[in-house]
Amino acid sequence: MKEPQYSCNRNVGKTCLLVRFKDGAFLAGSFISTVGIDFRNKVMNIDAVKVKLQIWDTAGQERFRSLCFFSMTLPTKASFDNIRSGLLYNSLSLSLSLFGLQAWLTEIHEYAQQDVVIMLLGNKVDSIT
Ligand SMILES: Nc1nc2c(ncn2[C@@H]2O[C@H](COP(=O)(O)OP(=O)(O)OP(=O)(O)O)[C@@H](O)[C@H]2O)c(=O)[nH]1
Repeated sequence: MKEPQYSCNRNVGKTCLLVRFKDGAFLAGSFISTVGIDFRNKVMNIDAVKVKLQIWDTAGQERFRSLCFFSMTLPTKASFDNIRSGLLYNSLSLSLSLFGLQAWLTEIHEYAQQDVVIMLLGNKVDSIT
C-alpha cells in the first residue's frame, strides 16, 4: 500500500508527524526543510494482516515543488499511479497554511486514481493563540 503525504505550505510539521508516527519520537528544535520528496516505510499489523505503508514526505517550500512533482510522475513503481491516499496538512497556528490546499487537491485529482482517499490534518494544535 502506498500512502503519500501532501501539504500546502512549509513548516507545518509534515516531517515531524511522520517521524512521530514511524519512530514515536518528536523532532523538536532545529528544522531542516524537505527537498523534493522523502520516503518512510512502516509495517503495521491490521486485523492480523501485515501491511506495509510507504509514506511520502513532500517539500512544502514552493521552490522545491517542481522537484516533488517530478519525482511523483517518474514512470517508476513510486509514481502517482500507485497513490492510494493523500494526507493534506495545515498548521492550526497559521491560518495562511490553508491557502494552497486547492492546488494540491487539483494535482491529486489530476494524477492519482479516481478513488483516492484524501484526509485533511491540522497540526500544531498546541500553538494556537
Ligand atoms: N509547537 C509545535 N511545533 C511543531 C509541531 N510539529 C512540528 N513542529 C515544529 O515545526 C517545525 C517544522 O516541522 P517540520 O516537520 O520540519 O515541517 P515540514 O512541514 O516538514 O516542513 P517542510 O519540509 O519545509 O515542508 C519544527 O521546528 C518542529 O519542531 C507541533 O505539533 N507543535
